[in-house]
Amino acid sequence: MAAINILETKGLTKVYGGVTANSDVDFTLPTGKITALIGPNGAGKSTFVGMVSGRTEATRGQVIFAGRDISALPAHKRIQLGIAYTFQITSIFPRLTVHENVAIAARRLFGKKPAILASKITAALGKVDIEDRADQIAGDLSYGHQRLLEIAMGLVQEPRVFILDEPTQGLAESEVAGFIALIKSLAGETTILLIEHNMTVVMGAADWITVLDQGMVLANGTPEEISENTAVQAAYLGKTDA
Ligand SMILES: Nc1ncnc2c1ncn2[C@@H]1O[C@H](COP(=O)(O)OP(=O)(O)OP(=O)(O)O)[C@@H](O)[C@H]1O
Repeated sequence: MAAINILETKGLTKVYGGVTANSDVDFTLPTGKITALIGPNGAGKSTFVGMVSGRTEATRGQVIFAGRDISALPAHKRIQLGIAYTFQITSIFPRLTVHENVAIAARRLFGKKPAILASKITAALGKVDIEDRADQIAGDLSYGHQRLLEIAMGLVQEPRVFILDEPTQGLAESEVAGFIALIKSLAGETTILLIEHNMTVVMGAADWITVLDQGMVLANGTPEEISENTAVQAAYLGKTDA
């Protein structure tokens, strides 16, 4: 039986000089679900995700993935284990085609076996509904389609945990509903950790929400519980990004 929580952190802490960005964060990521990590500007979301993915070295604390302590592993080893992420800013190769972009990501996992690669790439592009754009130059795609390509590049690696960092940032309002549907369609086949400022997306997509404030966990709950939580409302009061 799959573990209830694919990923956990215990006492995860990051101190930059005199600034404590994360303080003793105990966090659980339920397997197969969509969990949103929210919080006002400077709450410590990016630092937390950096420590989970291995890009940021923790001052102390543990990251447990599928029952294994991965705290000491570098980022590339964590990717190999199945933790994929997309960045706030698009990270595609703009001069290559859509297909070539996904192929680069797929080769990390499937080597150079052409038949397997081709079917995996087609499947990943199909999941984000841009398979008809496979031969287009990635830099010529609309911004929204570039974000979808990025997601395809993550999906083709068949991640067990997929971290989406601000996936709807910069999208037109009209594109957001489609994005929520896409994110929801991925749950079950992978586990999603969504870092997102857009509350429509958070409330529409998340099964579970963890709220960070001043580097600490302020609350955990369902979207309904979090939207009614007065401590959460107070944390967002006066903040520009709420
Ligand atoms: N490299 C760094 N050096 C020093 N301080 C840092 C560094 N990175 C982050 N911080 C500080 O740590 C705190 C948490 O920042 P972090 O970027 O993790 O928050 P965030 O919730 O992701 O914010 P945002 O929503 O604005 O992206 C902030 O006070 C920030 O100034």
